[in-house]
Amino acid sequence: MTTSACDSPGLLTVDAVIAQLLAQAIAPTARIRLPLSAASGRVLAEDIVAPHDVPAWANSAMDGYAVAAADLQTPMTSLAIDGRLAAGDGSGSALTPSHARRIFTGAPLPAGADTVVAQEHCLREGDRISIPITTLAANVRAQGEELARGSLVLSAGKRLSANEIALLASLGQAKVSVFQPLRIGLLSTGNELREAGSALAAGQIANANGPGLAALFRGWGFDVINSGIVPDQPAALRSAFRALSSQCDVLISSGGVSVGEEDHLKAVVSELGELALWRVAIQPGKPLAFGRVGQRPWLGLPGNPTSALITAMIIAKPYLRRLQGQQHVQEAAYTLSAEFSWPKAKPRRQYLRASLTNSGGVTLHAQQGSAMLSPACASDGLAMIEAGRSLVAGEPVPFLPYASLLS
Ligand SMILES: Nc1nc2c(c(=O)[nH]1)N[C@H]1C(S)=C(S)[C@@H](COP(=O)(O)OP(=O)(O)OC[C@H]3O[C@@H](n4cnc5c(N)ncnc54)[C@H](O)[C@@H]3O)O[C@H]1N2
Ligand code: MOO
Repeated sequence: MTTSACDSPGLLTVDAVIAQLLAQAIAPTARIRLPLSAASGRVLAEDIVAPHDVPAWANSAMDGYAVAAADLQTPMTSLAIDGRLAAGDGSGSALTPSHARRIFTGAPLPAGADTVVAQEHCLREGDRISIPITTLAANVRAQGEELARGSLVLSAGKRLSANEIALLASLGQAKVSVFQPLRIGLLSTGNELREAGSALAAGQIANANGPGLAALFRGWGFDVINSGIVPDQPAALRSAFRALSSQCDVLISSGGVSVGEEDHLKAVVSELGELALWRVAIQPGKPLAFGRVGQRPWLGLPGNPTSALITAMIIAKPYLRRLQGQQHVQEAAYTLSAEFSWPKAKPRRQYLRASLTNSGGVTLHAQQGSAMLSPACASDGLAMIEAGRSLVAGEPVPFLPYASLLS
């Protein structure tokens, strides 16, 4: 990548804005205890310590024969079988010296055995079994090999997915303490907006940001109180903001934050609380604003639908995660090879709709307009190009997949 002069006077960088938001995010305190069946997507509010070794006792990883490896000094040693152990059985008596015990996957290893030989490598003849030379401890899951009793398994602040739910269940934990879900109060501002399904008069359009942002926030595990559409009128905005701020933890609006006379939000927020920052060196999404209404934090996303969604994914998400008590807040980008060039450096950091190629690279969607929603649906994620940078094909480019941005 080559760097050229980057001037974006008055604009804060994306990283500075995220850092500023994270610095003043207040971690949650309200917790609830939920059964595992209701805990997916919630954020853990307690550290989880292994209540016992995992596995709790040595057991077989294969269907076969439990033996003492020292008995297998010559190829195809013949041993008498002294019994049978299936999963769910207790470990039973100790293995008779110089014998083998029939054993199944998950069954406890009997005392005296240290190795399991898979049945397909053995030759059964009545009550005897011929067993090849084998490696000591093969096919045995040793007690505590995964986790030692008392070790830290999951830390508070981890968002629970199927992986963590399965692990908690395996440790015998039926309920878990999680943070109360963050309540986001959502407003779509604009005189031109009507809800999808309504008849549209000349100049009116359907509200895309309300349903889109609500789906995004719910997908991240938050509760959404959707107040719908508010016209671009100071009195209507004031009363909608006041009403919603008493019901939610954070207010998020779309539209009305740019520079036109119809963009009243910044003035209304300044009057009801404080406008703390405005305008970010990001494309799309420059007019993003942040402040508070009373004591409630407020994020003002731009009205252009793709600007609203992308600023929510890039700037709002780490902040909301932190408000929810999540430990890991920043999205990791993959560095891939650009299969496009970006000859002209831009003054704002670019988040471009892009797709993965079969050769492991990234191409750009032909349409990048911030009012366009279809390019996002026909791409795999966002390629990021720094402000002031140009790029030639073959150079590395950071790529953020929708698979992680949306979850
Ligand atoms: N003179 C300037 N004009 C604009 C600038 C600028 O710097 N100087 N910035 C542009 C950029 S960048 C963006 S992004 C937009 C954002 O403006 P606002 O946040 O004030 O948004 P609106 O003006 O209310 O709407 C912009 C656009 O998006 C449509 N919209 C709004 N809400 C919705 C919704 N809920 N669903 C679907 N579409 C929505 C709206 O109809 C407008 O077309 O400002 C540029 N202008
Ligand atoms: O930032 Mo605007 O989002 O460039 O359209």
